[in-house]
Amino acid sequence: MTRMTIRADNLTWGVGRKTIVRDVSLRVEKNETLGLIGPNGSGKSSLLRLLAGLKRPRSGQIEIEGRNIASLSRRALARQLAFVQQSAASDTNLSVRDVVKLGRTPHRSALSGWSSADEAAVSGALSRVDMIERRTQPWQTLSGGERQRVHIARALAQSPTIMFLDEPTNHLDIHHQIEILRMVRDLDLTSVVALHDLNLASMFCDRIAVIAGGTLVACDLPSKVLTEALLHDVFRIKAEVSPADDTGRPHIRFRSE
Ligand SMILES: Nc1ncnc2c1ncn2[C@@H]1O[C@H](COP(=O)(O)OP(=O)(O)OP(=O)(O)O)[C@@H](O)[C@H]1O
Repeated sequence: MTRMTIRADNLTWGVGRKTIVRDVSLRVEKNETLGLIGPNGSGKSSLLRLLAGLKRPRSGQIEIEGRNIASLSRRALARQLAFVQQSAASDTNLSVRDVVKLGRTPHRSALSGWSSADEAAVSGALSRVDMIERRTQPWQTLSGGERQRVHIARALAQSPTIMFLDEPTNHLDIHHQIEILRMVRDLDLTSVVALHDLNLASMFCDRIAVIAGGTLVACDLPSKVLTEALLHDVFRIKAEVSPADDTGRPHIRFRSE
């Protein structure tokens, strides 16, 4: 039996009279990497925030490993879930290492000192994003891509079982885009990752969920989802899709006319 880590049923959320996420149900399996794609403003960030318990749905419910998240405390949630926000701005005097240390907060009590497990989590996370040599550098002096990698390290230091990432490849050069997505795929945890780059989604996600106008319009293997018809209907583009030589996953070639 495959284990469902995330089970969302009939999620609806909105602001005022506007419905932003409409009746979305989805399942994410243990250790799966689920991509979330859709046009600007389609509701990807809103859905991620609902799934991570950062917003409450108007209706519908979310279970994480069989427990309704509405019944869990923030701290209990933070021990299981990490969220990498879209270009989160942190204006601090902290060093890189101090920012990543914040990821350990949910695991520490007021009485416990800094343990070797905390230290190992922080060093391991910094190494994974290739920032260990920058650990003493002040946060404000980092480039956009370096900040993004440190945010990811902070999430990793949290030792979550589920990670939500909102466009984690923003600001990254192509080498680091690929490195980060390869890492997310290979980590022993469940992840849901909003992406704009459809070819990267195809390369690195086990399945892809497509959201348009707040509604889930597809959720399946990349080869099932990334069709010329769907790209036309959802993204309003003309593209040719063919299996990549090396992996057989869909490769999208955009047309300029
Ligand atoms: N608190 C809010 N109040 C009013 N409108 C909101 C609020 N939060 C989100 N929206 C609107 O809901 C829609 C979906 O936003 P969301 O950020 O979830 O989209 P997205 O798919 O992540 O977009 P993008 O690809 O541009 O990042 C947008 O039109 C946005 O303006």
